[in-house]
Amino acid sequence: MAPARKRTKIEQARQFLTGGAVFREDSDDELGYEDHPWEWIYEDSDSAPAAQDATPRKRRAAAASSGGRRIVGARMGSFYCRLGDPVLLKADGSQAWVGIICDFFDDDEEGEKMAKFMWFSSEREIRNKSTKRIDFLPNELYISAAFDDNPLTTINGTAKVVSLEEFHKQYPSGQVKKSSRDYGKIFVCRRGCNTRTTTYTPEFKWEDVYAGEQDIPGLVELVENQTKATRRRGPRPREEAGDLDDFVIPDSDDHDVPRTPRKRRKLNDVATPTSARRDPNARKFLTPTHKRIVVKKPLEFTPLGTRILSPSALSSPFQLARNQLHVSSVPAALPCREEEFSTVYNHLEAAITDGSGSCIYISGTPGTGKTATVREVVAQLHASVQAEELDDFIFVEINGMKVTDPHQSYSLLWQALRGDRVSPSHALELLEREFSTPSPRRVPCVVLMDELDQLVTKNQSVMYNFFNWPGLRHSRLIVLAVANTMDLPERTLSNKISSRLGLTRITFPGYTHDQLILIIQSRLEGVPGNIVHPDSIQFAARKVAAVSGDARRALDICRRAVEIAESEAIARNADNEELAPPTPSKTGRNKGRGSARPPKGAGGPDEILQKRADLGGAGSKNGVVTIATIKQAINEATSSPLQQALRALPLASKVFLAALLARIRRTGIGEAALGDVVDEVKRLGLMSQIQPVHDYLLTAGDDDRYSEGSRSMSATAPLINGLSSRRDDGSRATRALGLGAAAMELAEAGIVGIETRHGERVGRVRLGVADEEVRLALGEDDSVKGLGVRS
Ligand SMILES: Nc1ncnc2c1ncn2[C@@H]1O[C@H](COP(=O)(O)OP(=O)(O)OP(=O)(O)O)[C@@H](O)[C@H]1O
Repeated sequence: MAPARKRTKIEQARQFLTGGAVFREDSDDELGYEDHPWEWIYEDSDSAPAAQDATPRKRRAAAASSGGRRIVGARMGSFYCRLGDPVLLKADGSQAWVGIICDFFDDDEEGEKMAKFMWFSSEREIRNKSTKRIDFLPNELYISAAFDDNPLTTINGTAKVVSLEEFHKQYPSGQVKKSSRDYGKIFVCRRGCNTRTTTYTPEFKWEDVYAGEQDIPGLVELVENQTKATRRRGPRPREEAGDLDDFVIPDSDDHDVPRTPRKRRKLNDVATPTSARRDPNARKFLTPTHKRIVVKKPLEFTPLGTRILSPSALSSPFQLARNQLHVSSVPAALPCREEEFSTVYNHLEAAITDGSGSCIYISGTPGTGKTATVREVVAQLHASVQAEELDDFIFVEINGMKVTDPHQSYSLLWQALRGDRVSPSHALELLEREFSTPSPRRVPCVVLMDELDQLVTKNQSVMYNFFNWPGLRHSRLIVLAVANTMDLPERTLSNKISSRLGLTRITFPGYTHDQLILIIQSRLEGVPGNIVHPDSIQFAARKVAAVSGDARRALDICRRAVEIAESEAIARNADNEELAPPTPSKTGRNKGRGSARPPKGAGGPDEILQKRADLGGAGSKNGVVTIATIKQAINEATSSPLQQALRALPLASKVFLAALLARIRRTGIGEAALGDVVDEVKRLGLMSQIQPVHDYLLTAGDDDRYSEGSRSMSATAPLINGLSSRRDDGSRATRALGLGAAAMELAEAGIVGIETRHGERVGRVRLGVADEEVRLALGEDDSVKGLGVRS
């Protein structure tokens, strides 16, 4: 046994609470400084202090002869602890958690000696500010009925738990001196707490409720009975889920019927704030998170002369239709995704309730509602938390398209868990420790990893970690990984690893034309005036379903068609205004305007009225958006000369554009270094699409074709410098140069601009056309797998 070292002043302990754990700046480790093995103390063995004097050989012999005797304690060197003892457990850094030892056992698989701990929680662990108690004391702990199994090696010393009265008796000033043995180790407990529902028991006297091991069951019962329990909803039968044709968010009196991808949207509330005033509950369930649905009005610039300022125009049927069809608006319902919704919902609800880790891999082609479904599930689960039907959980969304470096995902996750911003490498370290060390943190974390394809790094570490962590004992991490390809885990992590990870997989199929009709119709629900003819919806749905089954595309086409119809209606309206009798003007400045002749075919007053009714929508019988309008919208989108040119590009140029677009989206910066575009091509797995170019290096330098006039001083040299510096092997280098050649051709056509600044070695490239155009042209192009080009 190592002799206890005398403490220096600095080493003496300082205690306060942080992040749920007890902070102990205390190097005077009760367990000593030598790594003695842990040994069991059996029921009928000598008392611990006597056993302490036994030689290790004697102890081992006693253990060996113990047979099936009950383990009542454990010792390590001169330190020992027994069943029912409150102990400190190691947490991050110099922190410690406090728990009562409830059981000892051997983990034969891991070859570790283990104990089961009943956790105390500190005030810091209550995340929800509104449910924090305001009367908490600095060294107060709440006993919880939450347990964890942890190795004995996590034990860090003994803890003393007393009632407030006892604490005051021992420490009338309320202060524990640093020189005291109790410093940093004595805690007050006067309440139990269910940390997941954040409810507390009434106050009790610790010594009345707990005196030792025999009181553990009673203590558990006390906490469970006197706090609000975690509610476990039975899993919904699949058949029932399939039957849910009208998913409706629970009203206040039907909390038990949750699980709905459909919200009752008060359409009028969105359009006219006054209706909300009339019905105070009208907004209550607009979204499960009780937030208002804010349908943002897209930024529009119209010439001053035609700017419509009347409030009624802001809620015109066209405007409403455009808003609701917009892909960025939160849909009121998600028809045709009931089954997927229910699978994800049940899985998540079970994992949150059990406090277990879990990983769901969701794949499907673009626009099949993956993100929308997951978000809706999370919103509904949040609603259940609000309604106190489900335990709290943390939610964080990490989008592969939005992080400049995949490793930033670590920082984002750590920030969600603890609120601290740290560097990716530090975050990784902290996360590893967090997920593999015990903590009474009972709040599970749900992570949506969207656009996972974009998070693939060279050694796949980011993806591997996010798939692996949910399986770690202490993580309580629930990962929802969303990607376009089904086999991403196998392709990037090998079959062996991905099958070990035991991912739950859900595939979202492309929508059929019937489904697209339902989706568009549901988006148009509540829009007055039948401004979109049913035939035109059918036509758009058929056109899209024939190619991709992409709801985003179908919605975009319909929205554009509404825009076309709207501008036609506005033009008609302007004509009608011309026809209207002149408003008498006091100044007489309008004199003579009324003499304008009706344009040819404008018709009489009745017709004018009818046109106005069409525009207002309310009395319109005929759809304004017709099949012809849809055709026009599709044509516009696909047959402009630019679209045709983009679609006819050679493969290498398409690959270059797809990579450039992905890079721009990821960085949020409108230009990229050429070398980075090459890296992006590799990341997207498109390098094999490029033909190697062997003689480019030799010829490019002398070739006039490659200087880009006013936009580039000398594009060729930096291009070669930028690309050849990334040469990994011969074939890659020549492929990269093939990309360089493609870039130059794109620059010649004005599709990209390549620029070098004075003294800079690496060329920079930016799009010379709208990124929407590139997305439209290449979004469904198989040769670039639609990668990185979706809108
Ligand atoms: N069933 C549905 N009902 C209503 N709207 C839907 C439905 N499915 C998809 N949408 C809408 O289509 C658009 C695209 O959906 P979403 O972003 O969820 O697709 P995704 O599968 O995640 O696509 P990507 O892989 O490109 O990210 C969104 O505006 C979404 O609201």
